[in-house]
Amino acid sequence: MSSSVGFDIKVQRKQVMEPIPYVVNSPTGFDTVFEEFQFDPSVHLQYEPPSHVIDLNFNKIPFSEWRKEHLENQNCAANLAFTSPFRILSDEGVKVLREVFERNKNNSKLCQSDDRTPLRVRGLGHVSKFVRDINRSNELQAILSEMAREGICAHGVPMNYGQVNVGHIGGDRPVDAWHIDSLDFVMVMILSDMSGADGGELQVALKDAQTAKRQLSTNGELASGEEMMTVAYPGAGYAIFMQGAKILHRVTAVKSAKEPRISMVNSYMRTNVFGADNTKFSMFEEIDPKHVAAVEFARQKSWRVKGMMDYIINHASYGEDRTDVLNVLNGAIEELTSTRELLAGRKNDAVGYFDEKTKSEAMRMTEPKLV
Ligand SMILES: O=C(O)CCC(=O)C(=O)O
Ligand SMILES: [Fe+2]
Repeated sequence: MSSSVGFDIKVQRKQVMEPIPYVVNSPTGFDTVFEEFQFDPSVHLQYEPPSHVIDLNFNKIPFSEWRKEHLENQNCAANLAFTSPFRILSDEGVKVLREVFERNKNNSKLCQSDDRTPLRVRGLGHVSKFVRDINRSNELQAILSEMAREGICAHGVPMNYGQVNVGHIGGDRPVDAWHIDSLDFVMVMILSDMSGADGGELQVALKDAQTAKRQLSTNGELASGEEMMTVAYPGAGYAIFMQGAKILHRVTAVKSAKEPRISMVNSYMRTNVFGADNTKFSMFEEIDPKHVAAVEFARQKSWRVKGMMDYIINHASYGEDRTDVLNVLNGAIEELTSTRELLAGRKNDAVGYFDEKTKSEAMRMTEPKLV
């Protein structure tokens, strides 16, 4: 059973929301820095559609067919697992995002290192307006919604905007261990030159996450081909888009490369508040400043519940049958109650990751060490 908060999925309710606004003030210590450049989709994006997608049944489908099916039937299953790599950033877009990373990589407030990931940079969306704008870009959201076959928008937790993962050369630890994400959708963009590199590859399990985890626990690895596939990025500026909460994935160690592997991960959620929200709190609370994580998670959930209340205000019809209204109220209460229990520290929703040293699932990331 999925642990996502949601309602009886038999009823296809829809309340599509405008993306949640960015916070009025960035959190203390994450002040926005001056940048002489500004995000411009016509300059910094260069979209070339993916050749195919893999759906949640692990069928490979040409993107043109995937798109056509949705155009012809808006209610077709929105069951994206992941896309093949597609070009998304222009050379200029890559250059500016690299520049943003270079300027902020020594900000110790942003750098995190733990047993799962040797080095990641979080909070760039607060300090960089450029990163914020590309995450919140309408053009990009429209492109990704077409891939998802449902409306998606920038995630409600701005700490997730533009997370950078750094894979140093020569390490024997994965850049990121086998895991599922703690939120629904991610677009992973490559910002470094990986041509001729050995390692630093994104690997994706071709089984549902539970089965893949069991296989990992039993065998310590997944067999290439049948159980797992490697996604090869043609170069910097390419990305893949995936439903990371549903698909087990990892990034292998960079054995050799021209430069360290640098990827940027943008996170997204559904615009329909009756769609599933797999955002978890406990991991973000563990890795991000506690006061920031709590407020951002509460905002995300409040935005969803606000949409549910809007649904009642706008769509409830007079009549004997109160079931629809009661179901919506119950769903909203469930989501708020769960949020309260998580924030009060009475509940933990960490999904963990697979520790390759111990060959078992690890629930805690260990306290982040500043690097
Ligand atoms: O850096 C990548 O290629 C993907 C990393 C990832 O899976 C994550 O940050 O959740
Ligand atoms: Fe991930």
